[in-house]
Amino acid sequence: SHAWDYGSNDGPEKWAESFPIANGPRQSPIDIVPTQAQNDPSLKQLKLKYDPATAKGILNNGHSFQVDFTDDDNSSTLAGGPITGIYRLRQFHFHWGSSDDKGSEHTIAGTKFPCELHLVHWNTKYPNFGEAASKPDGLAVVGVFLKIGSANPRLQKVLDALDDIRSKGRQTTFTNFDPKTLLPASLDFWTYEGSLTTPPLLESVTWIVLKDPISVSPAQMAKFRSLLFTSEGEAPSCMVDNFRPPQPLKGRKVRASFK
Ligand SMILES: CN[C@H]1CN(c2cccc(OC)c2)S(=O)(=O)c2sc(S(N)(=O)=O)cc21
Ligand SMILES: [Zn+2]
Repeated sequence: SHAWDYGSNDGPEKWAESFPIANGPRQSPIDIVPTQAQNDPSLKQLKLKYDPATAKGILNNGHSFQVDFTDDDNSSTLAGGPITGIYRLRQFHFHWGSSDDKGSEHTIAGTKFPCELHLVHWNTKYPNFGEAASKPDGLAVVGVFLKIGSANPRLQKVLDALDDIRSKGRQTTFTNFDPKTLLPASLDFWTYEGSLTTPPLLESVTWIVLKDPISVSPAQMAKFRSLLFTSEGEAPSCMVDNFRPPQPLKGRKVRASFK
């Protein structure tokens, strides 16, 4: 199978060998340059409706950790913004650095954040996630930057669960959680057509990157960095720097929902 990681051997610079789409026309992440984004008054307000009861479990997948949601009905959905129709929440996960000066995937005029949250949704015009994941309008991912500041109490329940999923393949139940509590007050966003930022790098993502960050404390960042890329019994490797660097824009337009 196509083993990939963030290291020097099978890292992002090597992904194109197994996933040639890595050099495709709509790859993610990108550097967002606010002065070059075009305000688009036709963009609707983002509509996020999440039911805490749909939270199912939390898993260390060896690249990040993700909180999975039941997506067999429209209990937790995303609509509005740049998308048409209804997209269902599938999972959320994070990308972070080994130090506070890097970690995010998207950057803002070259500025890196220590961490970035991704909420992954799939288009209900397709029968299931797997089908949607390969279609140009199949996925919509909401990206939220995390900025060093005071401890964020909304993150604590997620961070407290990490002790049970330290190594790759570990998972535990994770219920009654509303991901809306992880969003900033303003839902102002930038949007562009892109891809998954990890293999299989499918060019099926409408990206919706929120302008305002949420806070995270240095101690909370240390919790993220306590995870392992490796399975139990393997030589331990700290799960850090699990971010892909920005990719060429290749003529794409980034639109802003705000002035
Ligand atoms: C390992 N990470 C990915 C796993 N997934 C995936 C998607 C499609 C197909 C597939 O295998 C066939 C797996 S995923 O949809 O959960 C996402 S979203 C995402 S990001 N960083 O762009 O938001 C990366 C991944
Ligand atoms: Zn991601």
